[in-house]
This record gives sequence, C-alpha cells and structure tokens, in this order.
Amino acid sequence: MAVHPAVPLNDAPVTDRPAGPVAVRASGLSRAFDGRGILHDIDLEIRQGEFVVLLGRSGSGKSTLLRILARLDAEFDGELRVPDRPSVAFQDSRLLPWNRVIDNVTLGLTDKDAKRRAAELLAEVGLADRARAWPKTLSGGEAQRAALARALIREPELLLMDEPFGALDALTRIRMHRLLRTLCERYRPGVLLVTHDVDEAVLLADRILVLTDGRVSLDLTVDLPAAGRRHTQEFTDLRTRLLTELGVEDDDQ
Ligand SMILES: Nc1ncnc2c1ncn2[C@@H]1O[C@H](COP(=O)(O)OP(=O)(O)OP(=O)(O)O)[C@@H](O)[C@H]1O
Repeated sequence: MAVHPAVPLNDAPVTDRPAGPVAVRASGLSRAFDGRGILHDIDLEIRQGEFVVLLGRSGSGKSTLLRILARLDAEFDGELRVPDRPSVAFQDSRLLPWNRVIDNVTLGLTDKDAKRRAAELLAEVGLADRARAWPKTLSGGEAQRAALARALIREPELLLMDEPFGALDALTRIRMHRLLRTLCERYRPGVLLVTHDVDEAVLLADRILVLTDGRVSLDLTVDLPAAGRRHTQEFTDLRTRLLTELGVEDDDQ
C-alpha cells in the first residue's frame, strides 16, 4: 500500500464559512488491514474552533481514522493535510508516572514560559493544588484534566480525542463535558472527539459524523446553544435520529 506522508497545512482563507482556518483536511482516505478494507474513501474537513464528534458502532473504524489523523499510522491511501503535531488524548490519560503533574504538562517544551503557562492551565482545569503531585495519586477525572492541560498548552490547531471520558463515572463525565466545552471555546482548536455515546455527541458537538462500516453515513450540523441543550426537544429528536442511524433501539442505550 502506498504511504502518503502528511504535509503541513497552509491556512487557506475562509471564504464561505464563518469558522477558523482549516485544522485538518482529508480526501479519499482508505485503510485496509491484511487486505480487509476498514475505511473507505473518507472526505473530512475540520476548521479551527469547530467541535466535531465522530460516532459509530464498535468496529466501524473510528479509532483507525483518529490514528491516521494523529499521524500515528501512515499506511493509508488518499490525501491528508494535518498540522505537524496535533494534540491527542486517549481514554487512559497516559501521564508519565515518574514525572510530577506539572512536568507532564510541560513535557517536551523548552521555553522559559512553559512552567508559568502550565500552572495557569492547571488552575483552569481545577488542579492548581495538584501541580506537584505524582500521577498515581490522581483520581481518573483529575488525570484526564491533567491530560487536557497537557494537550492544550501547545495551543494546538487540532485536538484529537479517543473516548477521553469512557472510563469516568457519570457525574465526573458531566463536569468534564462542561470543562472541555469551555476550554475549547477559549483555545479554539479544531476538535475531533471519538465516542460511541450518543448523548455525549449531542451534548458536545457543533457537528456529528456517523461512521458506518468505514464510511461517513451521516454528517449533521448541530445548531443548538451549548448551554441547556439536554432539555430541548431538538436534543431528543437528534438523539432518536442518531440511535436509528446506529441501528440501536432507544431502550438499549
Ligand atoms: N492494527 C490492526 N490490525 C488489524 N486489524 C485492525 C487493526 N486496527 C484495527 N483493526 C480492525 O479494524 C476494525 C475497526 O477498528 P477500530 O478500532 O477503528 O474500530 P472502532 O470504531 O474504534 O471500535 P470501538 O468503538 O470498539 O473502539 C476492527 O475490525 C479492528 O479489528
């Protein structure tokens, strides 16, 4: 299979949409493993400031797509334009256990200002008093907040997240949703968040893509205010539509 190295983006001017510059653009992306097609001819564009949720059943190819966009997998067909170093967050926070929290946040940064910015970000995610703590002493939610600080300190054009809240309890997850929306509105990366949780998708997204057997089967703009979404009729309608698209009965969720 041909390997197409990702090339840096030149921030094309926006003509037809009010969103920011392009954060990632893919066209005709396909990926196969051992001759078995997993992704088929995917076109995708995400702009800075846009929050896109990728929804799909287990095995539909979500993580495969995210890994390609994260430049963790170069064995694909098609064209891809992504920033040099997108920030990536996974379900497990992947903090280095031998570094204190603040040193995890600044990892790889050499500028003098990094520690000050890390302290600021840790305060923003509510971890000001845990900066000197060791990762193993953090709760799951705290570890994910530290991972979010680490992802945002570089002010990425593109933030990729693979089920970042999958391992958290329901209450912590609600708090993380609010925090993530607030931080993304402030830092304005293009976001692609992978989940199989329909409610999470409808709560967070500006746009929802549904992946079905490696193809984008639905691409929906969510035109609802972020605050109070859950209590609108549109939320219920959209949820039902997505469950139908995913082939899930409402009671199964
Ligand atoms: N490295 C690999 N080698 C072979 N097959 C793979 C590899 N990575 C993924 N696959 C296969 O590709 C398909 C899609 O996997 P992927 O992890 O992208 O799905 P997903 O939509 O993220 O699923 P889930 O929601 O369960 O995490 C699966 O059938 C999986 O077995």
